[in-house]
Amino acid sequence: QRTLEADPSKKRCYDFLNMTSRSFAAVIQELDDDLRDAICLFYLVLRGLDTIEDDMTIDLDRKVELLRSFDAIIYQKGWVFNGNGPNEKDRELLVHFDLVIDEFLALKPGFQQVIAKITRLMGNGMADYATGEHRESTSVATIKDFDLYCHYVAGLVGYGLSDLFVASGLEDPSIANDKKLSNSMGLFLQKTNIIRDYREDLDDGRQFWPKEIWGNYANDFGDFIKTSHLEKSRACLSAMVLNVLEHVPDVLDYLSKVKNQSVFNFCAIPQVMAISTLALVFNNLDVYQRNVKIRKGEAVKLIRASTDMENVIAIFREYIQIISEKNETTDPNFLKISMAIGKIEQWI
Ligand SMILES: COc1cccc([C@H]2O[C@H](CC(=O)N[C@@H](CC(=O)O)C(=O)O)C(=O)N(CC(C)(C)C)c3ccc(Cl)cc32)c1OC
Repeated sequence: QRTLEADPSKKRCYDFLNMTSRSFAAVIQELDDDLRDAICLFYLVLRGLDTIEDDMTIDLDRKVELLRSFDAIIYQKGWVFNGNGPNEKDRELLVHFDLVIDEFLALKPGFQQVIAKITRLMGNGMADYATGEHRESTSVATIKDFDLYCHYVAGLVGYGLSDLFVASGLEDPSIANDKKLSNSMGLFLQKTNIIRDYREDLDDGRQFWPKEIWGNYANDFGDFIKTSHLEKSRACLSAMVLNVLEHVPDVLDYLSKVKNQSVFNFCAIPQVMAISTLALVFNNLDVYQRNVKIRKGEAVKLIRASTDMENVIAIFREYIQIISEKNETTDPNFLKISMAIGKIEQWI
């Protein structure tokens, strides 16, 4: 295990990790030895791929070529990319991507193969979406499209992490057996963020809410910001939260299988943040006006408490109770939400 001082390019990789996501980067750096570097590099490769997908200044053909070949690019020593990505930090990562590649190539082959496989699947999935393949419009139409898009950008990360946990020997192979559980770990996080980011995405001209859901409450996706639409906006938000709640039993099943303490913390913290965010956005029309986020104090409390399954179940029970109390009988989805809560309560 080369120390960071002895290996400047590895140290640079951790600098990039801390630059791109402070709070989560700290959790990655708590992981046990072998796994820490592999997940740091996996995170940076995914960040590189995401930066290319988000860069609206790359013409579509070039973008598709980059996305579909990224699994080969990560083996090309010296490769860098001078894009005009959405923000400075992500652009910086691609300008120095040769350092990420050098460290990727220093990983055990078993880790490299997992990262390359997920990169290939995700890059092709993103390219399919960018070119509008297998769907008529550029936005997300059906609930099936919504689940497929979230599978490509988030579910596959769950697949890859489960395989890395097994390759490190820190977790039992069974954690990677049930791909539906690994997929739900990603979909729960991604779908919660998509609800939270409604206004930010709308202002950026992006929409990820499936029309099969929001189309029942408005003719145009932007209608929900109008005060003339309050009841429809509230009902649509409930329908979206209902869709996300369906993943909670799988998330709890997955977490209950994790044995290594550092892996458990790494997996549990984002999920408890997400259930807290879901309770905050439910029946909260501020979502249509601004990005609502849980308070720093609450996040710190959640991070400290997410160290074992008993505590995580208690946290989920607390937020499911809040959602239940906020559930209104006048809401067209009142009964379906009550049933989804009932199913979760059987678990916790
Ligand atoms: C078994 O699966 C997981 C286990 C643990 C963590 C994550 C998941 O958690 C972060 C947590 C994170 O990155 N949180 C941000 C806050 C935020 O995005 O709101 C942060 O703390 O900065 C996250 O959000 N995503 C991004 C995707 C959801 C697209 C996968 C993510 C990106 C790369 C990696 Cl290697 C991991 C994750 C898992 O992925 C499913």
